[in-house]
Amino acid sequence: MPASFSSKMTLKRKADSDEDTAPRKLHAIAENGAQRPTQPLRNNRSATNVPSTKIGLGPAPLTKPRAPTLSGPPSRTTRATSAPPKPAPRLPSTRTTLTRGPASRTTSGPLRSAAGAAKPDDSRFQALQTQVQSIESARAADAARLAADMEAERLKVAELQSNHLALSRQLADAKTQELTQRRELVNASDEMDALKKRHARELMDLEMDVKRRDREIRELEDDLRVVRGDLDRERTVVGELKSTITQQSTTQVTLTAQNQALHAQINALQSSFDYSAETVSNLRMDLEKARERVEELEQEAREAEMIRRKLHNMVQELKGNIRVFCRVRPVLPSDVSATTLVKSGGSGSRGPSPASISPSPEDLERARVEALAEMAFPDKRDHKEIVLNSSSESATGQERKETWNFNFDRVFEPHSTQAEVFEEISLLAQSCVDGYNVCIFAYGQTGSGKSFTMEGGSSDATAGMIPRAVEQVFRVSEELGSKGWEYTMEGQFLEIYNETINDLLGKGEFDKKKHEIKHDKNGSTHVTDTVIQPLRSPNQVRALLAIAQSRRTVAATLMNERSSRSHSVFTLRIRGNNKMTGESCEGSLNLVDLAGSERLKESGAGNDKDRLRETQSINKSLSALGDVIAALGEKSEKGDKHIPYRNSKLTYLLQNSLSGNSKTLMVFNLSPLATHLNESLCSLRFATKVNNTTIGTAKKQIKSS
Ligand SMILES: Nc1ncnc2c1ncn2[C@@H]1O[C@H](COP(=O)(O)OP(=O)(O)OP(=O)(O)O)[C@@H](O)[C@H]1O
Repeated sequence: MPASFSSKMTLKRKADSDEDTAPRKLHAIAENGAQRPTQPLRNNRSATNVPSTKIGLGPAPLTKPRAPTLSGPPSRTTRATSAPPKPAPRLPSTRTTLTRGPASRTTSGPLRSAAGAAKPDDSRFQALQTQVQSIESARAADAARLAADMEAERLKVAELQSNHLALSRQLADAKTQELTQRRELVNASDEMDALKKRHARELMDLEMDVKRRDREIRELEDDLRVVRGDLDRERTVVGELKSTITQQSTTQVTLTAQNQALHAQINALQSSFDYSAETVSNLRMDLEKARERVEELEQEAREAEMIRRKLHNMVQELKGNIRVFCRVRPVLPSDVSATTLVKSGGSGSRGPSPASISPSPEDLERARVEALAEMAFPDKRDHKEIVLNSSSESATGQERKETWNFNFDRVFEPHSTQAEVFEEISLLAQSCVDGYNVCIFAYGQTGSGKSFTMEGGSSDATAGMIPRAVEQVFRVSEELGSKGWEYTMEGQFLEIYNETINDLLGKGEFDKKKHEIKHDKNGSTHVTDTVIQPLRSPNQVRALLAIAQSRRTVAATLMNERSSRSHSVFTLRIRGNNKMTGESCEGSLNLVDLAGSERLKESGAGNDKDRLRETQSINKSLSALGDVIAALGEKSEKGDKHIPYRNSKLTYLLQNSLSGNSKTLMVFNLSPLATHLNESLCSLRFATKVNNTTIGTAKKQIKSS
């Protein structure tokens, strides 16, 4: 219980006890006092508020006045104390009466009887008189004493009255105090009630608080359990980490030692590196010098090679020979998987069909080697020779080995690139800018690589002779612009299929117009109703090639799934004028992709009439080309000779480019496969014939104004 509350409770109890005790004390006062209070004290509530202590502090309690010690009856004495004393002078009158004699004795019957009797009565009277006198003196004494007592009593009464007044005042004070204290008590009681309520509220709050605390404690205990678990785990981890740290410390010590050793090594290496760096820088300088020297030498070599080629060209021109190149294409994946795998006895021979097997790389490589024809390229310096070997069984069962050697102006092995081939052709091709008629043929059986050589692939690296030659012509013509030459170029792309001319730049899928070939007296050729496209950039030529390619007549044969059964002739005509010199020139570059040269039985035409006609037509035109070349050679040797240009559309179209004053190159494309060996031999024999033909000396077509 709060201290204030207990003190208030004590106060109340004290007030109660005062209330009980105060009237008792007041009664005691009333009993002891001379006068009773006019009103009973018990009814006066203010009297109850008089604190006992205050009562104790008031005037001393009154004592009951002692009765005077009279010889008379006590009741008179007692009455005398309560009534105010009668005036003393009455007593002497009584005494006067006694002293006058017997007359006065009438007042008392006995005395009159005694006086009448004799002297004895006198004596008795005397005695009585004395007695009376003594009594009177005694009475006087008593009266005096009584008066004194009365005075004393009066004083006492006065004292009592003053006491009473004091007590009344005290009582009033006490009542006031009681009232004040009662008010205080009521206030205290209210306060206590408020305190009790507050206490109850606080108690409730405390209980709720305690409950909440209990809940929190439970939660904290749960948390504590979890935390303890975590702590245990952390301790385990810490233990593990400590052991790891110990290990790491050991490792660190080892590493520090190693580090120091490495530092020492680094220092050693650094000095060695510095030395090496110096050496390297010296070597670099030497290398740079060597490079510069190599570049100089290479430049010299290039210039020498250029001079050699120019001289070679001059010799060729003087000799008038038609030039012949031979190019062997590489083995294609389709060559191995489709045809030779079964034949080679690889895993395909054990399986159900070549299409359903997936041969191992070893099988493929073995099949590839076995599929190859025996070809050799012994001339590693000038690359002019190709050797074919063949082993077969004779009728007697003996192994028969045959070898064929061929020499041409240049032989390109299977790995040769388009750039390498064009390097040999570029001078010839660009000579059209100087006013020459140039004719480059690609000859070979189907699938030997003619189209690849002439047109090539879509990338720069695989671009064929036509785009490269055109770029070269544009480049050279631009270079000659500084010398006053201005050129105009135009292109034509024709196809000869079954001895009819098809304009590859014309409209429609297949050209149905009848085209005629006309030769002017000035040496130029014109084909009627064909598109002649002015050319302004090499890119335009590429676009033309793409159009032509899409329009080419392509028919399937057994020899090649995408076989061209027609000759295609791309012609670039170039006319130049030199404003500075007044010269003009006109040349042409014909790039001819011939149809497949295979023989009839190899073509797979069989009973297919269309294919048969195609093949016969191709063979006719190819033999006509051979005849023309042979006749040109004979003309060159013997003089006048008829040249059968009109025997085929191809030779008639190229009449001006095949005549003695033109430059002709035939690229013989060969298949590397053993199965195509006979066709390759046919091509090589024809190539040799062409190579041995002298068709006159090329002449520029330059006019002076
Ligand atoms: N030098 C080469 N390098 C890589 N692939 C080549 C080479 N020569 C030819 N080929 C490829 O061989 C295949 C046949 O070549 P291409 O079509 O040029 O033969 P083709 O003689 O023109 O046949 P066709 O007479 O049917 O036109 C093509 O897939 C071609 O890409």
